[in-house]
Amino acid sequence: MLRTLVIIPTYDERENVGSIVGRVRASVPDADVLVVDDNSPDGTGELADALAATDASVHVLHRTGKEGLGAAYRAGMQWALDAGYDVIVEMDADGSHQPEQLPRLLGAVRSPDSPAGADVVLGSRWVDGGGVVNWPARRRLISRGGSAYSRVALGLPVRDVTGGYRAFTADALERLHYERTESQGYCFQIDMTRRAHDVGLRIVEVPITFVERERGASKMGGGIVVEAMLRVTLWGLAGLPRRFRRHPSPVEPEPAARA
Ligand SMILES: Nc1nc2c(ncn2[C@@H]2O[C@H](COP(=O)(O)OP(=O)(O)O[C@H]3O[C@H](CO)[C@@H](O)[C@H](O)[C@@H]3O)[C@@H](O)[C@H]2O)c(=O)[nH]1
Repeated sequence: MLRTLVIIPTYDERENVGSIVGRVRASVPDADVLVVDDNSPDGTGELADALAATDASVHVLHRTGKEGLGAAYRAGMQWALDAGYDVIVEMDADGSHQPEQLPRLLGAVRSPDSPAGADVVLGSRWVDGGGVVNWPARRRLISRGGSAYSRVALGLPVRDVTGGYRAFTADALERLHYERTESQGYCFQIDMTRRAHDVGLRIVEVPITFVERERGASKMGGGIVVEAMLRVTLWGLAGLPRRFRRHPSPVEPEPAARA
């Protein structure tokens, strides 16, 4: 059986952490959970420790300070690979990613029983059957616009490039070099998607319903969106020569014919 770890980064999620960990454990009882807390001032880390003390499948990684979502995931992924997990899941703490949809996500992952499965499964809001609940127009615009821009600029055949509800095989994480990502929040997700595509991993989108948080506050600010725009533009420009090589013009003669 595959060993699965659900990584949940937290910063000031005191009101949410107990509920999300309980829902994950109920939805996928065989999976372990790793809470990666950045020394939240509201005591989320101590609450997570209390959960871990009563459930051996729950683990906590304490970091010294807030360094952003990307840094928290990089630390969590390293921990997961060191501990020998086969499948690693990314999930928000605030309930916007519904743990009850986890079995569907995990069902699409490559395994010995399902060798044709995916290396990377993206929970997708923007494919048929997916969606968002309680999102203001501004958030829809940022999300849809960010995905559309990234798709075109980076040549990605993916509808939801920026989502944060995902499953990777351990092999996929190693092959895409998650540790070389530098970016944070939203942009970290784009970076992971483009790396997975660039190294030829099999990516599948599974529809999810994203439910906006009811408790606590989002940490996404304008800076995260600007970072994403700038980095995607630079990656897009740097990747242009490779994209043209990958899709040679049909009128250009093959090297053999030219000789
Ligand atoms: N450890 C740690 N956790 C963090 C930090 N910043 C955010 N988190 C945690 O990361 C999760 C997502 O943070 P939010 O601030 O709620 O994210 P969001 O704006 O709703 O963004 C979500 O949707 C985006 C796409 O629309 C995604 O790109 C993003 O990854 C995330 O899933 C939450 O569990 C939050 O506590 C940090 O600096 N450190």
